[in-house]
Amino acid sequence: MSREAKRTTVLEVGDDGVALITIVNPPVNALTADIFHSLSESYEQALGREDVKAIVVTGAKGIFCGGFDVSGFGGQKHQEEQTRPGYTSVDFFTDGLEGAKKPSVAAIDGVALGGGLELAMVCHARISTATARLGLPELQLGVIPGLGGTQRLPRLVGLSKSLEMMLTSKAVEGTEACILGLVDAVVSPNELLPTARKWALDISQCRRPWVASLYRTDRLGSLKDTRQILKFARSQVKKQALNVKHPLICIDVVEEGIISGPQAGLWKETQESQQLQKSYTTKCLVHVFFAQRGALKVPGITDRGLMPRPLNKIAVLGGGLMGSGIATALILSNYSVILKEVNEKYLHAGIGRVRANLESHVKKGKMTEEKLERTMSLLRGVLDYESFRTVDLVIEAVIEDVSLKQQIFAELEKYCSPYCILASNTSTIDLTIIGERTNSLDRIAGAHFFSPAHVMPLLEIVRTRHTSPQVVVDLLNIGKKIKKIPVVVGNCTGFAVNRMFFPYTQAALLLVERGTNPYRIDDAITKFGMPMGPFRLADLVGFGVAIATGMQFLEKFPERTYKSMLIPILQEDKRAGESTNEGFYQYDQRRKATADPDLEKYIEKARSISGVTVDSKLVNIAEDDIVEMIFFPVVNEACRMLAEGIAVKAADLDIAAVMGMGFPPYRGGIVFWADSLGSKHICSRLDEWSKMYGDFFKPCPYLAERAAKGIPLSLSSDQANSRL
Ligand SMILES: C[C@H](O)CC(=O)SCCNC(=O)CCNC(=O)[C@H](O)C(C)(C)COP(=O)(O)OP(=O)(O)OC[C@H]1O[C@@H](n2cnc3c(N)ncnc32)[C@H](O)[C@@H]1OP(=O)(O)O
Repeated sequence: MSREAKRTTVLEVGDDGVALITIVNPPVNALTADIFHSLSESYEQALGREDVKAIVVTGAKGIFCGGFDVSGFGGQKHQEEQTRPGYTSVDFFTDGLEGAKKPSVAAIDGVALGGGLELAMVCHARISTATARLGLPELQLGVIPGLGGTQRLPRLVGLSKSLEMMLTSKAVEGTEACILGLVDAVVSPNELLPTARKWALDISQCRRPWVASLYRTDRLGSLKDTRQILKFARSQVKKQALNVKHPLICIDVVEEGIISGPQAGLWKETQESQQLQKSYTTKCLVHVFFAQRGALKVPGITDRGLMPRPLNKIAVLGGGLMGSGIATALILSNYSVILKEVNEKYLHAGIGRVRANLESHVKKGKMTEEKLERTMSLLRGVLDYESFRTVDLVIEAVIEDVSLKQQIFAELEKYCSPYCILASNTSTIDLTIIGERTNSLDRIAGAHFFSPAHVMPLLEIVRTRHTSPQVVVDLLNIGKKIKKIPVVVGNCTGFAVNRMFFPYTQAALLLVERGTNPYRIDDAITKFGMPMGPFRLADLVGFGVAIATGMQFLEKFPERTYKSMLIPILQEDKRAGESTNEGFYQYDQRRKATADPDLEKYIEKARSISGVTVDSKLVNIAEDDIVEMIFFPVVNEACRMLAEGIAVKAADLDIAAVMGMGFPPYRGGIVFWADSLGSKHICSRLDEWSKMYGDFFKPCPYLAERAAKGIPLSLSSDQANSRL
């Protein structure tokens, strides 16, 4: 049966006089026009039947509701027929359901998100399981809650908490929701429906209060407190949410409801949310939402019907910064982990790092001391390979030394079972070279984490042409289980993320040598939406890493590497970035970065080594042009990766850019953004710069061909060919 055919609600009336309405729209029971239509019919029937005293609303298969079907947002695909503005929120939800003559209770398991929670808040009580997740994550999709969420949530949990939940898009679990007052009782999944039914009958017979959330005022503070909370929220949003307007609109709508009353708030919410659903920001964020899920679907791999094998025991080789972070991520998801080091001292330090990572969770209140100890008990330190005989997956995370890695993989082959996956966390080295001294190339893959590995969301899964599809399926599964966003990429120097980062840094160095102020570059790039500019980032990562990876790229892609000596010169003078308190910036004891007037002399030295002169156009370059000169070479590199098949879909590079580079999600990712500007524009600018500043900017054939034919960069080759 197709997904469309299953979109409905089911009404069952029990002998107890309770009508159970179940939303059925797998996989997450999202709300569509069909579902609203069917929900409305089910309600009408239940309200009209004399044998029905009360109503319970729930979702099929243990999931209450994942909210609005967002596939129509931002014009992603044909939007379903629109009803009159305010019909669903005011006429149906508020007047029809909340104002009905029979009470409703929501029985929540799985998730109640977005419109799902809004439906639950219209009910007169909510019962949930302890692990159900409830939230209004609309802002992460560029919209605001549009079915009364901005009005009811503050009235149920208070203004501060409601703003926190909406502005961070974070859900709360049933237990916390109960403490907050968002749900009325937490029960086991087996008790969920019986309790909800009883509760609904109790309300109908006045044994429990009949509460319409929209009109509650007891959780709203004084007007003075309200103004202060709203002022603080606005100031935070202005600092954090650059280039987007929906978080401030959300606060305005909440304020309208508190100042002018909930009906006025509902109307403002309706108007604003309908506008935002059509916005370009929403289109970008919805693209990222689906691209993230699409990254789990790899043609030729995940469509073969392979099932992931259970990987119970995992070994991590190397307890340094990366290895300890990876081990932390694994034990946090309940995997048994063996951490191997070469001697007691390093092992002790590695285990200490894992403990410190968990301790920071305790400090932030995300974990109890007791949970910390339980989690640590999943980690065992070893100094040899004896215990590797029973592991299902090894992740090597030692220093970037090819011959050391080759030796390790040869040893692993001797000790591990023939089914054990042998993965490397290398960030740049070719995996076939790492596995050269083994006969196990089919089970060798990259599992490239980003530092700090237990925090950063992206996991690059690197497959070589030898890696078996089963290994990729297993790694995708483990990535999902440890709550990472996995992207499968091909084997090449730097894989996807570092390959994009490289031209990014190089373009910045080229501009500086020709006269652009580095701090203006960082400023322009930060205003564009990156978490920091290329120079601040180089300081953070440290120049040792920048030089080592630079060498790899120079070796592999000499024709398009801009050879600046600026970073090595700084390093020579013991300015290696934040760790030495000096790099492109100066750092105080609190790690605050300030511009350094001394930097100019190093730039001049680098300029004279490169033999370039200051170009007045680049001294006075506009901010928009800085952004283009930094990011168009990145787009060019992304095009090369698509041409080479390193990424099978443009959307995978969008995810790699957003999750690995910090590219602003509200611009949709690197290729999505590039297509919004047009391949012709990008190609002609690169062409112009390559004539002035060299081959570093030269458009690659993939880009040049698509620009010449006016084809979007994101179109797959098959689609592009059929358009030719
Ligand atoms: C007016 C209202 O205020 C506006 C709204 O309600 S906006 C929507 C608010 N809701 C959300 O943001 C929730 C979005 N969904 C999620 O966070 C997660 O999907 C979830 C927590 C519900 C489930 O997570 P998980 O179990 O990992 O499954 P996940 O792979 O994400 O989703 C399963 C499938 O459902 C789809 N899906 C999930 N939520 C969807 C939604 N709201 N609309 C459309 N499709 C959705 C996914 O794309 C995926 O499709 P696929 O199988 O074809 O790839």
